[in-house]
Amino acid sequence: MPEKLGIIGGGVMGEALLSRLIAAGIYEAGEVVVSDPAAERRQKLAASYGVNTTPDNQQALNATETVLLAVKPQIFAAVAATVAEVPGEKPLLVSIMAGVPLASLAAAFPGWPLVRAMPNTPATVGAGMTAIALGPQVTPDQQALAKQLFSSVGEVVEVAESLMDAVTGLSGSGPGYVAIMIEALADGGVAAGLPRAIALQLAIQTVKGTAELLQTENLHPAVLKDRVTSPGGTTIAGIACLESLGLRTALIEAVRTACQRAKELGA
Ligand SMILES: NC(=O)C1=CN([C@@H]2O[C@H](COP(=O)(O)OP(=O)(O)OC[C@H]3O[C@@H](n4cnc5c(N)ncnc54)[C@H](OP(=O)(O)O)[C@@H]3O)[C@@H](O)[C@H]2O)C=CC1
Ligand SMILES: O=C(O)[C@@H]1CCC=N1
Repeated sequence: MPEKLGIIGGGVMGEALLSRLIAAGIYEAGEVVVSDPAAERRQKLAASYGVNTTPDNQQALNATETVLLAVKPQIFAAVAATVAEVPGEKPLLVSIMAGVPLASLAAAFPGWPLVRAMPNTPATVGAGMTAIALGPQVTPDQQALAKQLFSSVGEVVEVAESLMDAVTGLSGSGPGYVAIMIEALADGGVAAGLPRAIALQLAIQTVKGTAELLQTENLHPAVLKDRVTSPGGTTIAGIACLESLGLRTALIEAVRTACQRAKELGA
């Protein structure tokens, strides 16, 4: 009896989504099959979540409701080359691969209802940000299902497919940028004399608290910045330093460059 959810690629994101979908009760462990070539990885996923595992991607593609494609874009062509015809009604295929357009998915999975999604790693703790773009065959029920799947790992927004590479450059890759910012803030604290553990705690909670404040009070970032900067005080001195070193430009260029890289991966 085929499972309801098939996951192709049980890596970082496959596991993040799997763990939250089961914790949220959207799928029971016995309703899920994960395909991955690494036996050690399969054993780990089976032991941690009680899901079925297989080295055969076709078993995941035979899932009745949803197939999550969570392999690297660089191996998509190799995976697609092995796909056999699935008889009868096709499940919803949700790809989280960076860059790979719906048109390429449709060429590999003709006639399948397709969703292109871009989650991010905070999904692991239910604080993710996912954008989805729907293919033409997706029914309203499948659109609701796609939103439900990603709601279980955080916030969901629907966008035009033309924006998905920009999403990837911002929220998909963004946790990497923020992690570096936090590490650098902690380094600054250490340079100013703080013990490492305290510096890291201060940096993490400052970033988390600032994001929560902006979100909770629906504040524009510039308003919050103005609130923190006392005339002739410490914050404006620090900001002047950031501006002279080009932090804003660096972040803008990081998002644009990552967006461009997503386009290259999907070409
Ligand atoms: N990491 C992130 O922050 C995000 C990633 N993504 C996207 O998610 C996808 C997965 O990324 P991520 O989880 O980080 O990558 P991982 O490498 O952690 O996961 C991919 C998994 O697929 C397995 N795999 C390799 N070849 C095959 C195959 N032929 N059939 C089935 N499975 C295979 C890999 O096994 P092995 O390691 O043995 O090769 C690995 O376990 C990518 O397309 C990426 O663009 C999207 C949003 C955020
Ligand atoms: O770095 C990458 O290519 C993937 C996609 C978004 C986040 N990680």
